[in-house]
Amino acid sequence: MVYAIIVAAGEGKRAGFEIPKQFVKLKNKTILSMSAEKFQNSKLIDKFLVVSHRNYVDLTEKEVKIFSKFENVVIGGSSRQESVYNALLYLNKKDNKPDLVCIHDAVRPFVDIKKIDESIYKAKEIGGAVLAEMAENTVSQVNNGRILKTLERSQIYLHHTPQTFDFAKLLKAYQNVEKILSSFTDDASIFIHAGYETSIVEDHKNNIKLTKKEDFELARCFFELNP
Ligand SMILES: Nc1ccn([C@@H]2O[C@H](COP(=O)(O)OP(=O)(O)OP(=O)(O)O)[C@@H](O)[C@H]2O)c(=O)n1
Ligand SMILES: C[C@](O)(CO)[C@H](O)COP(=O)(O)O
Repeated sequence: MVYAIIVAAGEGKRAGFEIPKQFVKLKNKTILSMSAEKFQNSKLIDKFLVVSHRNYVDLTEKEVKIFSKFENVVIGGSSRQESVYNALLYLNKKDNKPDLVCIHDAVRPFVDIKKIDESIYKAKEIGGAVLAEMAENTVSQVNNGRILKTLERSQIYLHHTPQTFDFAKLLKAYQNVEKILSSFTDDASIFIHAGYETSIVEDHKNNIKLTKKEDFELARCFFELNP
């Protein structure tokens, strides 16, 4: 059984809209419902959870309840990783626990369903799989605005989501670091910290994370091309 966890409990401070960015609409659809639709339409996903900020549970539910694979809303935590952990704890209470979990940022609505499926196949084989974009610019390590060194670009990948993992291993990896979850910036780094193997699945550049207001200009262009 494969569960998706769509994390949508953020407040969108950097984007600065009046509502959290996952509820902003591109034409007639919210970003959250665009993301949820991708998981609904992947044949490899059995069910999905949506993690919501406690102040937006009703709105979250309203956006996703039309999807037959939607199971429940889980209340989020104060960081992305705490939100994911709450969903893992919810799943761990079930009699029928998932084999794999596929974790996705609600604010990446342009994910390709074929890539979701590729990450599931890869995680079945290896244990963990992360969609990632190969670096195409030169990349440096910097301190106080000064470049310390230029990194070997061929070894650099930028992590996207979904990130798919063996459920039991990911839960253990999260439990190992439950007091310092907010010091990690994604699920793969927690899984790797626990010593588990994780593979890259090369992703398209357009699976952008809508982080700041200007990203929504790009999103409107992508949406015109591929509604
Ligand atoms: N406590 C949190 C924080 C973030 N997220 C989710 O994690 C994803 C990536 O987070 P980010 O882009 O940082 O979203 P926000 O936290 O909303 O943005 P900001 O940091 O600007 O407030 C988003 O889908 C967001 O809703 C979450 O579920 N719980
Ligand atoms: C999980 C993530 O999208 C992978 O790139 C990213 O680390 C989330 O970062 P944010 O600062 O919570 O948006």
